Amino acid sequence: MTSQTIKQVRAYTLRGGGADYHDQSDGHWIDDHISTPMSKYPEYRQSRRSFGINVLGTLVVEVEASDGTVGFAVTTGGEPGAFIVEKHLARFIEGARVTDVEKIWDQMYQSTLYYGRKGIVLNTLSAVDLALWDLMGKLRQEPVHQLLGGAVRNELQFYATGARPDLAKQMGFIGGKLPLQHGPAEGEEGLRRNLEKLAHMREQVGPDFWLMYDCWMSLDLNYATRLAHAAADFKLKWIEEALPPDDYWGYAALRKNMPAGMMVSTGEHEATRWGFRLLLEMGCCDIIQPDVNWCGGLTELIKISALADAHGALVVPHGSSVYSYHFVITRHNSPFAEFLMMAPKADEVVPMFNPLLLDEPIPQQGRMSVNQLDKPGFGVRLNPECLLERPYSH
Ligand SMILES: C[C@H](O)[C@H](O)CC(=O)C(=O)O
Ligand SMILES: [Mg+2]
Repeated sequence: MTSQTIKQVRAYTLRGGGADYHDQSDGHWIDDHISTPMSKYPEYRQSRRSFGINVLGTLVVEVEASDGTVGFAVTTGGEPGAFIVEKHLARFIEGARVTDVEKIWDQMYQSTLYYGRKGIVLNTLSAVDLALWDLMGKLRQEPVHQLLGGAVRNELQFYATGARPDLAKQMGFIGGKLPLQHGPAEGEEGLRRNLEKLAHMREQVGPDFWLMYDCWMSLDLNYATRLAHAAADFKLKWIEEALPPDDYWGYAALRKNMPAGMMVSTGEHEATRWGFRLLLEMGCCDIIQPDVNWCGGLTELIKISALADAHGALVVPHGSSVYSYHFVITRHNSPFAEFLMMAPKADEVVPMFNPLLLDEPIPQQGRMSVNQLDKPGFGVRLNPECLLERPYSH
C-alpha cells in the first residue's frame, strides 16, 4: 500500500439531508422554534432555515488511488467547499502517497491559513482527511478503528439528541438531549417554558435517565447561569453550547457558576488543536464535542483528544456518524457517543446521514457492537440514488 499514490481528488455537492443534517423538509423537529443567535430577530425565530442554516448543503470528497480504489467522506460545505477542494487543495493531494496524511493535512492547513483556520475551510479539509483515512482502510482491508489503534471496548453506548427524550429512553438510549427552544429575547415567559419542557420530560423519563439542554450558541452568561440553576431541580446533566463559540471567557465564567454536578459542554463549532487548546486551558468545559467532519478530520482529532485527556476532559464528538463511531470506540476518554435523531418526529432511529450513505450503521437498543464497524475503511458506500453534482473540476 505504501507505494500507492493518489491519482485524483473530486468534490461533489448534494441537497437535502446527508451530512448537512439541518437541510431537512418542513415539519422536522430540528427546525421547530429552536433558540439560536438569530432568535433576537422575531422574523428568524421560528425556523433556522429562514436565516439560512442549510444554505451550504453537503460536500462529498472522493480520493482515487493509483490502483482505482476510491475512498470518500462527507461534510457540510457544499459548493464553496467543492471549489476549495478542486481549485486549491487538489495540488497537495494528487500525486502524494496515500499514507501521507500528516503532510497533506499540514499543507492544506498552512496554505489556507490566510482565509481559513475554522468554519467552511476546516469542514472541507476534514472531508479530504477523512476520505484519505477511508482510502487507507480500504487498501489495507481494515476498518478505520483498527488503524487508530483498535477498539478499547466491545460496543458504543449512545445518548440521543432530539425533541423526544421520552421515546429515546424507550428505544434504549442512555440519555436525551433536547434543543432549547426559547432564548433571552423571549424573556421570563420563554425561560419558564424552557423549564416547563424540562420538568415535563423529567416526569416522563424518571429520575435516572440523562437529560441535557443544547443551547446552540444562543444565550448570554446571565441567562445561561439562571437556566442552569433552575434546571438543577430537574437534574440536567449538562448545558451545551450555551454561549457563542468565540466567548472563551464567558465559558470559563459559566463553568465556575455551575450548580454542583452539572457539566458544561461545547466545541461542535470549534476547530483544530489550537481552538480546543483555548477551551481546555481556559477551563471552559468538562466535555469537548469536536465534530469529526468539521474540526480537521481524524488526523487533527487524534491531537485534540490527547490534549483533552491530559486536561481530564471527555471527548464526545458532535454528530459525525461513522466518522465518530470509529474514533470513539478507540478512546478511553470518549466513553459514549451522540446519536442525532433524524426522523422528523424523533420517533424512530434512522441513519444520521440519511439518505446519503448505504450501510450506515445505527444503534440497536442504544448500542452499537464493534462488529457493526468491522468493514474496510469507514464501512459505508455512497447511495447511487442521491444525485451528486460536481460543480467544479480541475
Ligand atoms: C439540536 C441542535 O440545535 C443542533 O441541531 C444539533 C446539535 O447541536 C447537537 O447535536 O449537538
Ligand atoms: Mg450541540
